[in-house]
Amino acid sequence: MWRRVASLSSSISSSFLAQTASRLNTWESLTTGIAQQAKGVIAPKEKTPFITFVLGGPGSGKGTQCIKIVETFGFAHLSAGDLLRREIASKSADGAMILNTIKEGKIVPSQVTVKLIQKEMELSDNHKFLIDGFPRTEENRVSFERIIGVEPNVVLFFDCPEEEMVKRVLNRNEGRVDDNLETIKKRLTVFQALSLPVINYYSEKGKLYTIKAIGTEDEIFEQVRPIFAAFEQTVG
Ligand SMILES: Nc1ncnc2c1ncn2[C@@H]1O[C@H](COP(=O)(O)OP(=O)(O)O)[C@@H](O)[C@H]1O
Ligand SMILES: O=c1ccn([C@@H]2O[C@H](COP(=O)(O)OP(=O)(O)O)[C@@H](O)[C@H]2O)c(=O)[nH]1
Ligand SMILES: [Mg+2]
Repeated sequence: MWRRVASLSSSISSSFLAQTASRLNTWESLTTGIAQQAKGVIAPKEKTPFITFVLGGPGSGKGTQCIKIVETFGFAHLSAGDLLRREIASKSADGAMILNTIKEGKIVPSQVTVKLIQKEMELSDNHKFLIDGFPRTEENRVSFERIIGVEPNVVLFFDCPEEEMVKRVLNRNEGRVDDNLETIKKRLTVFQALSLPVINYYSEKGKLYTIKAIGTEDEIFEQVRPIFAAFEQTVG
């Protein structure tokens, strides 16, 4: 498991522990209890996490391309929307609030979404994560950085004309409560107002890879492939 903590022998040298502590910096906030355990009993995960945020409007093809990235490059796929829908299905305490928010095309409070993502990351054996459909607002982004304590290595932006996104969503046929014209219009407004600033932020940071999200799924994946191929050697 990604953050499993194990006991280390007390004979381990202090310089090794110092190195270990330094490597753990990025992990620290992921593990609520980790600070307390830093007194000397932490085994680090072997690999540094590699985080990709997958952004784009509703119907831009994020989920579709994530499946291909998983198949080709072995990432763990965490869809924020799927995690929220799972909460609704499990009838958790937040379920009704999440359902209403999704129906309205609004954004679920960051704390709720980040907690779900955090749990999935902690449970995963993988160190390469595709976080699909998150962050959708600047507040989401700041909240992730604060709670998880890491920044993404790569941000993909599936850039798709609105007309095409609407067509795809209306044909999606997954029985989603938000795949109707009324909600889509709201979601597109939210995307423009709240999500584009996140995309601009990562563009300014030099982390953004923009994909022209029209064409066949395979054609689009041929724009995605070289991005991950370039990182493959370093990421493992
Ligand atoms: N390149 C494409 N051309 C046409 N339809 C597509 C393409 N990529 C995905 N779709 C379809 O469009 C719908 C939305 O795709 P999806 O991957 O769910 O997008 P998102 O996760 O960004 O909302 C799905 O029904 C999917 O099968
Ligand atoms: O971080 C997130 C991700 C999703 N959502 C909600 O879940 C809906 C569906 O998100 P999903 O990513 O599944 O939609 P997609 O863009 O893939 O169509 C969004 O419109 C929001 O209401 C949210 O509030 N926060
Ligand atoms: Mg999706």
